[in-house]
Amino acid sequence: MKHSNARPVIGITMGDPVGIGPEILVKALNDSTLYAVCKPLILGDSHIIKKALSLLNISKNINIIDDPEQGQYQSGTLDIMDISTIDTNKSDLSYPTVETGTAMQKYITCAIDLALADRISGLVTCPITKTAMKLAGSQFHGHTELLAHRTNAEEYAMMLTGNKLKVILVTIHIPLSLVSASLTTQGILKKIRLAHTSLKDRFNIPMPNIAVAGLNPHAGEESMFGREEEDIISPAVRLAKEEGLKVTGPLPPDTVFYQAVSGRYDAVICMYHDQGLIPFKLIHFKDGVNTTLGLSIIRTSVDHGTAYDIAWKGIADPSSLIQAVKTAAFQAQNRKRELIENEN
Ligand SMILES: NC(=O)C1=CN([C@@H]2O[C@H](COP(=O)(O)OP(=O)(O)OC[C@H]3O[C@@H](n4cnc5c(N)ncnc54)[C@H](O)[C@@H]3O)[C@@H](O)[C@H]2O)C=CC1
Ligand SMILES: NCC(=O)COP(=O)(O)O
Repeated sequence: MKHSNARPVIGITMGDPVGIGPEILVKALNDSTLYAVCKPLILGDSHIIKKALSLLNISKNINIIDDPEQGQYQSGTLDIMDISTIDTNKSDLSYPTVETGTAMQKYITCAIDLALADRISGLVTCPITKTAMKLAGSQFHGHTELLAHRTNAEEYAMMLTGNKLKVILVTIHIPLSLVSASLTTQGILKKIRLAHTSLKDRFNIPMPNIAVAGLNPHAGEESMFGREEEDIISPAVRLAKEEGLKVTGPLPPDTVFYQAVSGRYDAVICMYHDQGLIPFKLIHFKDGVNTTLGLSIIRTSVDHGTAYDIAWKGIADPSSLIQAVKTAAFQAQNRKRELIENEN
């Protein structure tokens, strides 16, 4: 690690300039407690950040830098790597364009490259839209797929975390109609292993107690309502148990989340996006954090999207971003400790 001070440098990508990213970023960095746990570095566009400051009537010093080493990292100053220069007089920021889509993608690739080069200790992403990614010509749906590709991750997973509930998704951004055909015993087993290792290493849970949700009503009920549990999910759970992991399932999806929230399980493996995200957001909409598992670098994110309906109105809630930055800082400190322990 090139930066010696105890606080880790956390790169925060500004997200879609047309969405609520710039606003929540400015609001989050107005919270001085973030500076106590990390050195926040904005990867974005100082023109847009200035516009957000003006919208919110917040005053900050702007320190534009080319290298993370040049940051001041003090509350009251925003350290920014200017990756795009969007002309805010010409762009009214009311809809995504090729320019804004390309810019938001560059913030992410730049942050990934800095993390891979060990110039920052982790990255936190503000929201982007999948449609703007497409507009900019990206082959990836969102951050997760782009991160996995650029870091050469063989196995990765999306995990949403809050203090009451943690969910890990087996399938992510695919149509519901393709979920069943996408499930495989080996695929589910890999997510269980990834969940186990990440909960242990990144969240300090020595022996995570993992629940696996079924796919069908009543987890198939003796195959009356579908065979995926019997044919695909149960064998994965059995193999994980044989490896010594603490895992239970497939459990009826309508009760497993209640049980997890009540403290019976540390995390729930979910078969598809909304199976996990509906219960998760009911509880953690405000303070939930999205973490990508299986990467060689640390990445967390807000749990919400670009919220175009409220963008540039000054009313977006920065709580999820604040929590995402704290989580990345916590994980970076854990990782640093591990590296030191391994060296000794
Ligand atoms: N981390 C990321 O980059 C994520 C990106 N997305 C993307 O965002 C785009 C929009 O997705 P939607 O499904 O509309 O979800 P959304 O989260 O953007 O909005 C859903 C509703 O929640 C409200 N909302 C969201 N965040 C808020 C905040 N911080 N404060 C106050 N209200 C908030 C919005 O105003 C809207 O009414 C999609 O392209 C989606 O793929 C969605 C989730 C995460
Ligand atoms: N619902 C979460 C989500 O869509 C986040 O996607 P990503 O951009 O973090 O891959």
